[in-house]
Amino acid sequence: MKAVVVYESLWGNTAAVARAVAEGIGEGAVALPTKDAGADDLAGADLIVAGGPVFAFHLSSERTRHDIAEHPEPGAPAPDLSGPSIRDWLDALPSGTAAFASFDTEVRGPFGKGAPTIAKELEEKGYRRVAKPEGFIVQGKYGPLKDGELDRARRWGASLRAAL
Ligand SMILES: Cc1cc2nc3c(=O)[nH]c(=O)nc-3n(C[C@H](O)[C@H](O)[C@H](O)COP(=O)(O)O)c2cc1C
Repeated sequence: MKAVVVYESLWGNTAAVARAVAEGIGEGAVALPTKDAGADDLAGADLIVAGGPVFAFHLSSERTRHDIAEHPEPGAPAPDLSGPSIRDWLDALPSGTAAFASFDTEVRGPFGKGAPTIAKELEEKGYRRVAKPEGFIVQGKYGPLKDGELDRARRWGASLRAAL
């Protein structure tokens, strides 16, 4: 079984969740940032899991990424903007029929503002949903993840394998 967990992550929280989800899925699963998840990397995948952070109540956008880069809060950690947003990655993704699941990271409810958008995009491209969109919680604007979230991400990953 081949599974690819693709993520956008400016400060590492979504990356950590993605790695934990891949661990939970187990053998055959890798976590890749958007810039490393090209068509060749996805070829033959049975399961695609896609995740990104919520900014301003939505998936990140060119505008929020631009604002974060150009108008950082005093003391804000430097963001990693080296790869495309998950939104741009989804736009470039060819149609397919693999199973998928989606997640986001965010500080507060209503949860899952980003993950449902990812799910909608993937469904429109023909992919098959195997789980409800999931949200993982960070404490504070830049993290860290709330205690227990990485364990929950591993369990969620294991449940995705079981759902295939
Ligand atoms: C400019 C900005 C806007 C944010 N807006 C929201 C928001 O609307 N809702 C929310 O729950 N979290 C919000 N957050 C928290 C982010 O979701 C959190 O930083 C994200 O999970 C970090 O993921 P990353 O480390 O993978 O980039 C915001 C953070 C920043 C810096």
